[in-house]
Amino acid sequence: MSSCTNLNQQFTVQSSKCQYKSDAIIANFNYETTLVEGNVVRPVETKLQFRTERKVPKLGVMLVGMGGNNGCTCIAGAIANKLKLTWQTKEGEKKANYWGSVMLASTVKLGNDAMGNAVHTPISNMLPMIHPNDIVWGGWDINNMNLGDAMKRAKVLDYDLQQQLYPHMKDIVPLPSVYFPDFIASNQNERANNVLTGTKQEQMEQLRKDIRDFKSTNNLDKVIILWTANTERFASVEEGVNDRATTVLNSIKRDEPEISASTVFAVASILEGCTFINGSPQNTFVPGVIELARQQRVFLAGDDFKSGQTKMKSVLVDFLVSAGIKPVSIVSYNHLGNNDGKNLSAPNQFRSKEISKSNVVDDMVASNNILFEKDEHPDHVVVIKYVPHVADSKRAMDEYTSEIFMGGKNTIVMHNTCEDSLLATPLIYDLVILGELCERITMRKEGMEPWEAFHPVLSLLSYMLKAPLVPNGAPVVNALFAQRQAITNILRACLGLAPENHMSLEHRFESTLEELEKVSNSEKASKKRRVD
Ligand SMILES: NC(=O)c1ccc[n+]([C@@H]2O[C@H](COP(=O)([O-])OP(=O)(O)OC[C@H]3O[C@@H](n4cnc5c(N)ncnc54)[C@H](O)[C@@H]3O)[C@@H](O)[C@H]2O)c1
Ligand SMILES: O=P([O-])([O-])O[C@@H]1[C@@H](O)[C@H](O)[C@@H](O)[C@H](O)[C@@H]1O
Repeated sequence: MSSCTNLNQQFTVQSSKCQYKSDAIIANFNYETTLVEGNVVRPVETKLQFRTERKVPKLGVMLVGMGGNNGCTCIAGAIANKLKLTWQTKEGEKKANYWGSVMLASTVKLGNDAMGNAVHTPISNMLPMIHPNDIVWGGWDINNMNLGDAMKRAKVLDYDLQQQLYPHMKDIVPLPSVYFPDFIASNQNERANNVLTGTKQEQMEQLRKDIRDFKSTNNLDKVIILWTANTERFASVEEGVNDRATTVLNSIKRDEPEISASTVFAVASILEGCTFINGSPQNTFVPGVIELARQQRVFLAGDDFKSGQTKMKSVLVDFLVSAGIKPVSIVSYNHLGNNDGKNLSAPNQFRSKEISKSNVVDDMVASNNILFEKDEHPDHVVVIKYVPHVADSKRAMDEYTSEIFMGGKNTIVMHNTCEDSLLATPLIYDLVILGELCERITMRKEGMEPWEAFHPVLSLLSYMLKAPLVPNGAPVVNALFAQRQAITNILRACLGLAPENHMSLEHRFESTLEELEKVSNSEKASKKRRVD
């Protein structure tokens, strides 16, 4: 009976397909796809090469909304892990960890040992990656509260841990930020005591200077900017305003009201050559911003952290539809009491969130025309209520009703206490870890064209996001394990390893199992000889 083992130490791939040079890992990879034309199906094989720079940079991450629940919890978590803090709770001692981060706390099946036992390794062990403990954190907030007090205000972390962290956080103060009241709920106005003034152009130039200063002061190799500030209303996309790179830049110059704070941050980030990640649902990436990023070859990723209720939805609907069960009604309700919930209590800001939470089932439904007619969808309702008492401990209640065999009905009801910031913060680490790694990966057809970076719209980060931004013409994939498999198989390809296909043929035939048994027996015999 085969079992599973873990490989935690560094490994090397011994293969002609994988070369470890001093500066980079070069891998040859046969990319095998299947082309379907009408009722003719043809396998297609493309010989590719991947190049991964081995040097892990000194990285700075600047959070927009640093003083918020996610922002301060993110920085608190990195400090607590770096200091290996432990703290007392009523359930006993706890110690800092990065659980909930797929890049830091999950494993990938590397292969089988000679006896057919699966061998797993931490995803972080696959390729050289940054570690949050080594990241230099900074950022902006429209509220000037220091991060020690912001941590207390957030009411996310245990008291004893807060006490230990406070001395390390109280001197971290957010930079003044861009604030356009029209884009977030008016109930946020009372927080806005740390705002830039001047024209949009002047404010954007200040942000660019902030980024340059942060990079030089901390002697950084690179900086990534991540928006974890309040959800904005959608900006209307208008010709001549934000439809092209030139129009966005001109609109900022002329103080165009329809240019949001998040778009100003994205443009500043792009012009400074920094990857920009949007953890909120608004359409920061208007067409002009995407065009500018493509011109500047800078990565964008978004939108909206996929942390709790929606993450579960992207698993459950995938299970139902792929099991041939037809979800016909999905009702997602949640209430929360943090400042995010307060901002989302305003209709325009809720609408941004409703959009990002509602589209998550589209790809799975469209994949199965046995269950769904063209353009047929389940009823899908999203409700969010602001209840201050529960604070950051969001309570999600979902009901999934499906049609099953012979006219039957199945109803799944779920209560999910999604501790908002404790589930979202690990995604911030994942987004910057994977985003930075992608900056060091290039690809080309074997031995041919120059090395090519990923498309500036970095869709590989979709696993962490509710409403994945994808390049024009690319399909949106929301199914969670398909998104995860894309990450792990691209990491494998960068080592010249075939995708994990779960076929396990070595365990499915008499002959292959006999082979494994022979190896296992000889292993046992040689072990016995060693012991004797
Ligand atoms: N589970 C989650 O927490 C989760 C999941 C998905 C998405 N999100 C999104 O992440 C974002 C942050 O969530 P949160 O719980 O930390 O919210 P929060 O309200 O606690 O924090 C947001 C912070 O942004 C600041 N801010 C607002 N406008 C700003 C601006 N223009 N510049 C700089 N700072 C600004 C606010 O002062 C506040 O400190 C929200 O948009 C939320 O919808 C959160
Ligand atoms: O991630 P998820 O739990 O599906 O969706 C959540 C919303 O329903 C909730 O109101 C708020 O906590 C977060 O912004 C998050 O976006």
